[in-house]
Amino acid sequence: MNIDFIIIGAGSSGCVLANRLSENPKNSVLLIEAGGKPSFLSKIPGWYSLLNRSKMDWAFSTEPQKFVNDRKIYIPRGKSLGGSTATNAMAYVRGNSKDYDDWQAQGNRGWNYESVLPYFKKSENNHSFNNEFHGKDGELNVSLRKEYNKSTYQFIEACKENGLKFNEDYNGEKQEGSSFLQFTIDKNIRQSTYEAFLKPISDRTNLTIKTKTFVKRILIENGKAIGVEIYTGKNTSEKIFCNKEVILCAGAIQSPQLLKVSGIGPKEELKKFNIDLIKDLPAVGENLKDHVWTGTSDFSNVNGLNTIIKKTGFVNNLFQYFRKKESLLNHSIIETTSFFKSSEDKEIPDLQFHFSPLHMGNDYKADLYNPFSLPLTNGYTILAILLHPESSGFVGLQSSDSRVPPIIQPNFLSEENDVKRLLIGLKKAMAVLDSPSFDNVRLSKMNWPARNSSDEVLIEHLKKTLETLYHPVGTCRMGNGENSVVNDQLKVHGIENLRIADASIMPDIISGNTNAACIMIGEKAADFILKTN
Ligand SMILES: Cc1cc2nc3c(=O)[nH]c(=O)nc-3n(C[C@H](O)[C@H](O)[C@H](O)COP(=O)(O)OP(=O)(O)OC[C@H]3O[C@@H](n4cnc5c(N)ncnc54)[C@H](O)[C@@H]3O)c2cc1C
Repeated sequence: MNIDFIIIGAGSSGCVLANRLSENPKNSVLLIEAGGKPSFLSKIPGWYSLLNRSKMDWAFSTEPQKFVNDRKIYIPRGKSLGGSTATNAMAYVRGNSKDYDDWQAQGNRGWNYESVLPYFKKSENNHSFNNEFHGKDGELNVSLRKEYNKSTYQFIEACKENGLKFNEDYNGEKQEGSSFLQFTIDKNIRQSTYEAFLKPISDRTNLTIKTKTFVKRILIENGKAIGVEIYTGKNTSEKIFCNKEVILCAGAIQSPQLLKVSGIGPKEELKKFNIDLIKDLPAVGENLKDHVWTGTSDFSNVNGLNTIIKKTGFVNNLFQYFRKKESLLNHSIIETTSFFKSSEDKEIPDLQFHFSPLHMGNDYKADLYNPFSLPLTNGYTILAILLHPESSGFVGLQSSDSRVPPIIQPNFLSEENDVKRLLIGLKKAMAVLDSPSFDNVRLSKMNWPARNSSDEVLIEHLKKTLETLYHPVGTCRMGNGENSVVNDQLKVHGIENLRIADASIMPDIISGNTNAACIMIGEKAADFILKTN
């Protein structure tokens, strides 16, 4: 095979890159993905919860979290063409314009909001908004729902009662306020990056897609990436070479792992695993940031997602889905979002809500990742999400074999300020649930936790319920200093022909869900590569 570019990982960024680089028939592109084709069921938006711990999920876990009652927190990551976009909750959120202005202010030229906006627009086909902030000609379909659960409208009203004004478009001029979510869903079908960017072009003769292929390491000779080694069996492997560049898109957990097993990373750690050092880059795997959430719920007198879990409800909704009729399976499990500040002195929102017509009961026994363990009574939940955690952690090696999951240590809530701000978010969520607007859909208060609880009790609730919002970023940080891994053209410091394009390059976590930003990163990376090759 004569290959110009090798892309490792077919997730948010990898699929975009495969599409853009193979647009020119003169470029020969190889896309390598450890997972297979996404299951047909992943196309059904409401199948979301059943994809966790399936064969489309790496199903990682953190180390025991010292500040979260020593719990190991589950870290789902997509494993198929489409990567995490084939298993995610489909919310289309770009973050705050200041996030990107801050990236540029840290020395990353060409990454301020004005510079990244055209790349967000390039990939987008927004069915609901047509203005200077949105694209119409891109491959990625984005839309609002036509109708919502009754309790969702009450949530929007209750937020208004608590100072969170309605904002039609949080991806537009301003982010703050409460909004109906925009989704990567089109005609009731999930728009993974496989569906949007890869499937339509998979017959290009200059694009080879290798699925179920695990990259063992990146091959580097005389400071230049020359190809990759892939596993062909338990103890066998094969080398594949390329003429131009290797682009690492394995996500914030596995990109740093692959760099390290390839000899690029902190000298001492590599020595411990007898990995030959190619480049001492202490920042590889550091700066792990993630959004975390806690929740609070009430019982409801309107049908919601808990009802669908009943066998008859599920079968009925599945039947309706295939008849292209209204079905709870047509939609994501979350419906709305709010962005707000924990205190007035904050420049931009540092807290977010998601609202869902689903509840987990009040005994801490339900397993969120097993829908069949959820109660069969109706209710709704507000998730309070911390957008800018001060806590930060790392991804480390357990082995020099890239098939062994890495150590994931996010140090959740290790910074006191994170607990304080999440507590503010939880209290605000409780105030919203208590608002008169909910009176006509609230069956009874769930007291999960009791509304008049002390801070001590609320913090204990927060620790018992804490989960990630599945947005790990930052482990191959973009920048210029010792604390960075790639430069602002996404080239790995000190290594030629090797770039990284995925969530790992974010210098800091953005103020919102991360898929749209990863797609934008894929678009920008493709532009850099096409301009220089
Ligand atoms: C359950 C869940 C819900 C989420 N909900 C939302 C949401 O609603 N909205 C939103 O904006 N974001 C959401 N996210 C986050 C968002 O999907 C991710 O931030 C984004 O998809 C990450 O893109 P990426 O390109 O960095 O990595 P990924 O999309 O994870 O892609 C990495 C790919 O690399 C492959 N790979 C890894 N190692 C190797 C190897 N050694 N060899 C070959 N291939 C390899 C993986 O299999 C994977 O396909 C969610 C994520 C999850 C997991």
